[in-house]
Amino acid sequence: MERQVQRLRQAFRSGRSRPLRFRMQQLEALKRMVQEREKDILAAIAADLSKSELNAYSHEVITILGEIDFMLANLPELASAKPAKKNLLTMLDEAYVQPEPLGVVLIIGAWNYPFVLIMQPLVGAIAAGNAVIVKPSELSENTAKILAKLLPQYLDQDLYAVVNGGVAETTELLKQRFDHILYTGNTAVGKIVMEAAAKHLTPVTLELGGKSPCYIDRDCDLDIACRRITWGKYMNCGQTCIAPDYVLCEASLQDRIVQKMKETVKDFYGENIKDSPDYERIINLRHFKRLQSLLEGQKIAFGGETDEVTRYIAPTILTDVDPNSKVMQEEIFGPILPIVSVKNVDEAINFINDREKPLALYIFSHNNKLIKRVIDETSSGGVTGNDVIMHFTVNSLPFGGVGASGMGAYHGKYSFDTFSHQRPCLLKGLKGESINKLRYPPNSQSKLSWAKFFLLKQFNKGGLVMLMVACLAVVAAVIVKKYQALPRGNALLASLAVHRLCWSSKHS
Ligand SMILES: NC(=O)C1=CN([C@@H]2O[C@H](COP(=O)(O)OP(=O)(O)OC[C@H]3O[C@@H](n4cnc5c(N)ncnc54)[C@H](O)[C@@H]3O)[C@@H](O)[C@H]2O)C=CC1
Ligand SMILES: CCCCCCCCCC(=O)O
Repeated sequence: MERQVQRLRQAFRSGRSRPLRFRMQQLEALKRMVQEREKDILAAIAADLSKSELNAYSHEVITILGEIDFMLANLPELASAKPAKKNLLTMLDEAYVQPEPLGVVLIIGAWNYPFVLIMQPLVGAIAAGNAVIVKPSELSENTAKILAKLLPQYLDQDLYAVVNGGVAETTELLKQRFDHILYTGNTAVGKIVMEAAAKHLTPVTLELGGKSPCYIDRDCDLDIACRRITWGKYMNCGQTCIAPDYVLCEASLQDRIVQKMKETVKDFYGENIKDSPDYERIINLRHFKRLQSLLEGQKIAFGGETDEVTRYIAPTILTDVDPNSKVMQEEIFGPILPIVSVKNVDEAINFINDREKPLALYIFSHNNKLIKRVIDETSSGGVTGNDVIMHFTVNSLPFGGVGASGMGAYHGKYSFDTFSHQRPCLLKGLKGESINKLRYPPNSQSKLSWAKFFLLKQFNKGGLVMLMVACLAVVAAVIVKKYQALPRGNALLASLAVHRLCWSSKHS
């Protein structure tokens, strides 16, 4: 492992990954890989998650093609130096922010969207000019294998590598020094990753989970709300980090919500859900049993059927759920939707704020003011009003958690920024030493006043006119100096004194 990281570091140090043209070529190659090997990729995702290839395409492949296209179109602008505002002391200098790659980056993915969760950060890390090691989840082993096979065929092998394996391999990997780690997965492992990173002072982006609430207001089109929630909750069999975890609503809405979601489930998956190509299965027996245990003691208003052999759990709704019960204590990550009653929106807001900050928050209402109020009075990684999941698909929005649901963000420009250092650059000439005397020892009260003037004064339009007058005064002073042979530096200070006097008289 150590040698592999060293090999990548050496390749990074050679500077090969930095030129824009190289990064674009690698991104083009990644796009070719997705297009040319689409069948293999879809088959792997489908096998891992008992998913149809159509769904594998719309859940995972579209996102990646969109992300690559975004980067190809925007990379020149993203990677360019941005001029920075200057102060009086640096007026004649060059100041800009130059994004630079961090070095060797580690990306650790989770199993639930095994292709997207590796590829989307990879696009950002390549675009930013880094060397990258990706570590797909061992639980989605087919996708892990296909990534290990295909990525080296399309990408520069000295700069980009795939490491496969489970806890032992990841633990070993985490002992190495990286320049950034992006981890997607559960909170407990997030802490392990952060602890390992801290040993090297490596910054981390943690894409974690949590219980994402969904508030349904009384003033709402319940047909539409229930259709959208049903889609987002049962997609990928509920194994989506931003799936609505539970519903908060007034007690009087509960039965209507159950009825409407029941009808929608039938529309989406037919009479026999088990036969629907659009309904997935639970990833493994451990998660299947964990989910089964969440049903114990609950009032099942709809669904509840399970089949251990195929790891099938029906779309399920629980009503009158006690907020202290097990299903409300941990992220569900499966097709079980508890409904918890609240008296009104105030109680919903308190309910959300009494718990860890979620990854997503959903609010359904005709009343935009109410939606804005819930946003203003709560915190979450992201928000979608009157829909679920969809903020994930907008790559101009940063995607990430806050508090217990994670730190940092990616997607689109935010991926580029996550994997870049924003390097401040100030380029001065070697002239103008007379003004620099103000900051050289010995210090004095007068020098301090000058320093305050140069560094703290903000200029409005009028001030700028004054400044131009001051510049003219500088020119005049230089001419005077030439003819009167003043001691070096005094001409400039004299002219600035004129400027300062003008300024003071205008503002006193
Ligand atoms: N915020 C986001 O974008 C997303 C968050 N998630 C969250 O991820 C969770 C589900 O994923 P997991 O079951 O954790 O996926 P997982 O079991 O695939 O683990 C994630 C990664 O951590 C590694 N790992 C596991 N145990 C480890 C250990 N002890 N030391 C070092 N590495 C270890 C695995 O090898 C894997 O690559 C949910 O909480 C979900 O909400 C999932 C997808 C997206
Ligand atoms: C148009 C539907 C796209 C859905 C993609 C959802 C990915 C969610 C993130 C996750 O859990 O890893």
